[in-house]
Amino acid sequence: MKKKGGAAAAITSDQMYSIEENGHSGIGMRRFLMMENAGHGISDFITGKFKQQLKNKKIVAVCGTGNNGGDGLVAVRHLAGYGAKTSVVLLGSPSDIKSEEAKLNWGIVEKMDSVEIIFGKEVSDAVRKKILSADIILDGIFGTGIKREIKDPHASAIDAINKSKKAYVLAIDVPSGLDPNTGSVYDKVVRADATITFHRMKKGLVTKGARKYTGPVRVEWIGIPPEAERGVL
Ligand SMILES: NC(=O)C1=CN([C@@H]2O[C@H](COP(=O)(O)OP(=O)(O)OC[C@H]3O[C@@H](n4cnc5c(N)ncnc54)[C@H](O)[C@@H]3O)[C@@H](O)[C@H]2O)[C@@H](O)CC1
Ligand SMILES: [K+]
Repeated sequence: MKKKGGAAAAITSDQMYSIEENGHSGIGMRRFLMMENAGHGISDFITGKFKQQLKNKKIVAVCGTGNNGGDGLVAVRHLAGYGAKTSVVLLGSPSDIKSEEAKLNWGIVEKMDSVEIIFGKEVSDAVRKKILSADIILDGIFGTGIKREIKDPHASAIDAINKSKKAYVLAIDVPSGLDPNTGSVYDKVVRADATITFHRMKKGLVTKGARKYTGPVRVEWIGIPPEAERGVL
């Protein structure tokens, strides 16, 4: 059952983290299961939108080292199964990847020769070219964990994504750089063709002016039991 997270049901990132913690620690709906469902939701949207043409599409997931990037790793794993040419650009080194669930998914993807992997602490010309030649870009740089101003390599990656003329850009959870609670822009933000946000709409995605960055926003239920919202919403 998909819950439509309309504006009224929009929540803050703190509320999301509490719901996530309740689900993970209280009910046993572990974060890596949430990440799997999130990534599958991204993949499902892309396959639904591109159907047969997916075969020769070049899909590039631009991933941060947090769980937003982790979602991108899951999505690429699913999409590799549809015959798309899939690549991951990790902004940082694998050892920077923070959470267990993101490390788990990195470990899987790096064993897949059907997924090209590029990583580094700066956006090289090769990475810029990879992003600019993509047909589909998954923005997994930052989600609700965005803080402070944005420096390199993240800043250059966002610039490259925004420079791409031909790619369809799908933002994972939140367009990278947009504040999930206020909808304000730190200093740069990914302009996405659409956004898939997880579990419930986030307040920042439905503020005035956010639409030019989010595109149409879809709420993807990722299997967190509604009971995890008790005491939070
Ligand atoms: N909350 C949940 O239930 C779930 C969260 N998931 C994903 O997890 C995301 C949140 O993940 P994280 O909390 O790891 O954070 P993010 O992945 O949003 O951010 C990545 C990391 O970037 C760093 N960062 C923040 N601002 C920065 C800046 N200006 N310059 C450089 N680095 C910066 C932070 O340390 C953060 O750990 C969500 O947006 C969503 O995509 C999903 O896995 C689904 C489940
Ligand atoms: K994102």
